Amino acid sequence: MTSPPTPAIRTTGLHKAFRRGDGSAVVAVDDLDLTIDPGEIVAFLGPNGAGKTTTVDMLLGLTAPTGGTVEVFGTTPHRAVVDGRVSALMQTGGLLPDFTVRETVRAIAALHGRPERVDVAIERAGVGGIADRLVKACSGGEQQRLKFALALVPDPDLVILDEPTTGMDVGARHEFWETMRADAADGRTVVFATHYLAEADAFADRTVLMSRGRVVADGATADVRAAYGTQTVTFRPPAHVVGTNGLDEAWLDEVRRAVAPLGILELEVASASLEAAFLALTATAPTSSATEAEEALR
Ligand SMILES: Nc1ncnc2c1ncn2[C@@H]1O[C@H](COP(=O)(O)OP(=O)(O)OP(=O)(O)O)[C@@H](O)[C@H]1O
Repeated sequence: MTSPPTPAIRTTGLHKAFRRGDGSAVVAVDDLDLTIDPGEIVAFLGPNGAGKTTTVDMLLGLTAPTGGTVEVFGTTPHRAVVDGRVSALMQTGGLLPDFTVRETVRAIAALHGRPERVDVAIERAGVGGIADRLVKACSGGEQQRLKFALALVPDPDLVILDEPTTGMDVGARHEFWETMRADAADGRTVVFATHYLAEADAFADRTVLMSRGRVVADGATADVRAAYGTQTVTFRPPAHVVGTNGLDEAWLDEVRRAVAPLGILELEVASASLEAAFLALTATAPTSSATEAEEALR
């Protein structure tokens, strides 16, 4: 019998409390139990302050938990980063403006001792066409793709992206995800934090919906959407019942009473939106008490 693969990520009872500037305490991540298997593409979705960035920081060893455990490929986050098994594209972290794109990738590859990865990282991240451009001349979307190239330099098994498309326009966002999709097709595990429901819907197999530090839904993205949203049926009525003041009321009454179709054209049954799930779940999530936060920080 073969043993199950080591999870890419495993957290148990993961907890993080902070003390704010005014001395009060806040629980940013509350009792997070999460297992992510190799090859999964997982979105951390949630409103501002949900705890997404804090979770990502703990997965990368940038922040120490105040409780619980976190393992990346069966070891500590720090070890996994040092071994080049995990890398990240973070919200913060500057690029050197006077380097070209290629020089930037070369410099990071040299730090990793992986000069042979320069060309493949440039190609994978789709920055080959701008390789000789100065970083300061790159658009926000291009700079994000460059950061993605840097994340690919160690050929990690897991890539963590914290709100990677913030500040990109729709076109750049689309292009970025196309690049990501092509890369993930080879089996890399991808975990990303986002505010954009559409990104989770389009790209993630699994969505972990967070609110106020807790997981409020975790499942196949389509299931999260279907379980918590409502279904909507839309139709286009026949032209003779549409007047300048809208639909003919008598006809609408007839529609309400009728079960059988009444000449309705282009009946469309739309899937429940992830947005409906998001709003339903984040509106009712429990709040962590200030006392709990104080206790964690003692
Ligand atoms: N260094 C810190 N000191 C104090 N409080 C913090 C710190 N970092 C995060 N917090 C608080 O922890 C909570 C979770 O923040 P976090 O940044 O993890 O959320 P997020 O889901 O990533 O939000 P956003 O989408 O706005 O980036 C928030 O209430 C935030 O104010």
